[in-house]
Amino acid sequence: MTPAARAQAAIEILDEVIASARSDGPPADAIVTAYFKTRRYAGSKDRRAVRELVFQAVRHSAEVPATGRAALLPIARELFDGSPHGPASAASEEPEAKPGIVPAWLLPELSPLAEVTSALVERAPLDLRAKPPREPLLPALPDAEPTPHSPWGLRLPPDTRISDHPAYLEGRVEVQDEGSQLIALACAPIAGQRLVDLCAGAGGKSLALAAAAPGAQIIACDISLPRLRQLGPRAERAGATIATRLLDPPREADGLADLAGSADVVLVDAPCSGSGTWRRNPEGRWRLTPERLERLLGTQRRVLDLAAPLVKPGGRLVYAVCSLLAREGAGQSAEFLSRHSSFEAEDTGIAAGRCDGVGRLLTPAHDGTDGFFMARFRVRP
Ligand SMILES: C[S@@+](CC[C@H](N)C(=O)[O-])C[C@H]1O[C@@H](n2cnc3c(N)ncnc32)[C@H](O)[C@@H]1O
Repeated sequence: MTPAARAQAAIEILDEVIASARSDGPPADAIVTAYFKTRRYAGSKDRRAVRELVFQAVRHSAEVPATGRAALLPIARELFDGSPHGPASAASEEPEAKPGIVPAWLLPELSPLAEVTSALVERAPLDLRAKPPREPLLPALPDAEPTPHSPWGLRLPPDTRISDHPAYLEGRVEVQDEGSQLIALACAPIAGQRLVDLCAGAGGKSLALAAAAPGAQIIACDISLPRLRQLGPRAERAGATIATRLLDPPREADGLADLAGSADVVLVDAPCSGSGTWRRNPEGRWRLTPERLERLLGTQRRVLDLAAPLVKPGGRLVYAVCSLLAREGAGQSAEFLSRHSSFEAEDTGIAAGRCDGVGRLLTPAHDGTDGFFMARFRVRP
């Protein structure tokens, strides 16, 4: 494919990505893959180049662009030269997507600590969580550096392929952002404890808890069977034992009744806007709406209220969201404390990040991690 033909392909894909963001359809990655399934003439270099153009255009624009053409123009105007198989020439006054980092409606929602810089949407490195100790792995991963905050972390350049590396296949490393590792560390797990990972998803944090405290009893819960199902093979690869529990909304409390007052730690890694992970998913900015944010705030409230009765006297509840929005982090935590007077906030035990209300906020610009809010609550003695 010529450079102009690649630009035309990127425009067609971006048109689909825009429509999909508006209708809550498949993500950009899936659209790129599907596009090339029916275009066998495109070689691997073409596919990589087109994908790069698509994601560069998505990163460029905070708001949903009007068209794929408008999205691509500001980053590849030179390819709009009218050559065969390429986009039609662009007039100098043709409207193009405006550069932006945060959608305008979300700016007032950001925590005061969330810096609006390009760090929010730049390509993120590949962070790994190593089975401790991490140092013996360094010779096998020559591009890796130890991460500064997590004792388990190794950092590789963006887009490093790890899934066929022996260290990955042998279960010695898992892909996990350093911020996520710090959330598991904030749980301070100890062998012999009962740990409930209430929103376990595919079990990224459950696996970190199991690695940190091999003798702990870990119960990974979620309402999504497809996500929870991924945990089995991952746990096997890591040599970890983790019980899973599928909850059935709106009767999650029934499925948790036998755990009441028994958990040393309950981790609530709640569904959220994902505004802390825009570096990995820049298209997330096009998909969040005020209505969706309100729904997420309601779900966070609900899972926190499900978690509170599970904690035993003297036990802890750790609340986390991969978000930079004040209402999802510090605001949600303050509301939790006002509803549950038996809990008090305590230090998270994590040095990274900065104090934000009763918790801590990690940001890409300040900490080099995805954006995370975390808070730790203890049942009053
Ligand atoms: C941020 S994700 C969890 C990510 C996961 N902890 C990890 O480290 O990979 C939030 C999860 O909460 C789950 N969830 C949503 N509502 C829930 C509920 N009422 N009870 C339990 N889990 C819920 C979602 O299915 C989703 O998997």
